[in-house]
Amino acid sequence: MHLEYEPMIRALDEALNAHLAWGRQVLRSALTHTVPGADVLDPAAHEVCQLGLWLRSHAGMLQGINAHKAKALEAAHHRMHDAIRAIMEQAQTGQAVSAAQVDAFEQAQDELMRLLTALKGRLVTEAIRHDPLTGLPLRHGLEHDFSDFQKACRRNQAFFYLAMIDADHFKAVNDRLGHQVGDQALRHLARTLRKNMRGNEPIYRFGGEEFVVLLQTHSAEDAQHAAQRLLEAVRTALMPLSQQEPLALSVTIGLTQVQDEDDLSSALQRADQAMYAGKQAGRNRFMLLDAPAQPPLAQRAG
Ligand SMILES: Nc1nc2c(ncn2[C@@H]2O[C@H](COP(=O)(O)OP(=O)(O)OP(=O)(O)O)[C@@H](O)[C@H]2O)c(=O)[nH]1
Repeated sequence: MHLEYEPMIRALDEALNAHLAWGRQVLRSALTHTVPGADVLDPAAHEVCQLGLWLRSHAGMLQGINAHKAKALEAAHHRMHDAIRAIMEQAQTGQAVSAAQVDAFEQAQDELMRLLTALKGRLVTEAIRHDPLTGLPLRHGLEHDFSDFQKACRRNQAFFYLAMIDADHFKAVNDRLGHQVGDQALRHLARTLRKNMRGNEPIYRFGGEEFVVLLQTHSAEDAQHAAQRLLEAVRTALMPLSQQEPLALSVTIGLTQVQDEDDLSSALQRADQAMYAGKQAGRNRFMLLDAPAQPPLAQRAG
């Protein structure tokens, strides 16, 4: 899922500010005994206010982050609107607002702010961990996930492969078509790779035109088939260009089986070596490099 964190966080800030401004407007009409806007008294106010719209349009993402907290956030927001409406309706009749009514409002407001602050912190953390160009997690995520993936493969008695994927002749793409088209090509490449991997196989933007994927397979052949599939997917997914022939990209993949005694750095080093050998051998192919105890370099043409 490609999430545009920056605009999302900006929209959340705007919604929050609108919410606070709305609170001030309500307080003002209560103190000055003026009629608040129709939106305050609307029983569906929590659905039509800016924050309500933000929550609705990001419901899927919020569920994905933490379904329990997403529900609590929606409930606190709803409660806050109900509490405000109760206060305003009471004030309109000229009767004193009860302390319990004010408490209900304050509690809902506090809960809402607490949940929103935590959510914003979470989104900012996610934003830092993701590449704004492709939406993929950055290498920081790889450091974080590697040992979990290693443990999961051990538990499932599966093979763990790490693949380093590097775009071929990418400098020429930038030089010929400009950096902006180069950016589009990287996005296109990331999408193509993502689309051709299983949901539980993470992919990271490792560096400029380099990606890393983690594969959990049943056999060495499966890993090689996966690498072959990625090569073909990239080769055949032409990127349309306005007024020019579509752009054909290719990648070189360095593949290595991650052993129990490997850490991220040793696995990366081998995958990088295999990738470099693939570049030397003509690019647009994958190379497999086993750990030292095994045969040194088995070569497969792409
Ligand atoms: N447009 C764009 N280009 C990038 C980005 N990151 C890295 N690059 C470019 O990727 C190119 C990488 O060039 P090289 O390392 O020489 O490799 P290459 O031209 O792909 O050649 P080989 O890897 O040997 O096939 C450089 O021109 C970088 O400027 C990016 O975010 N956007």
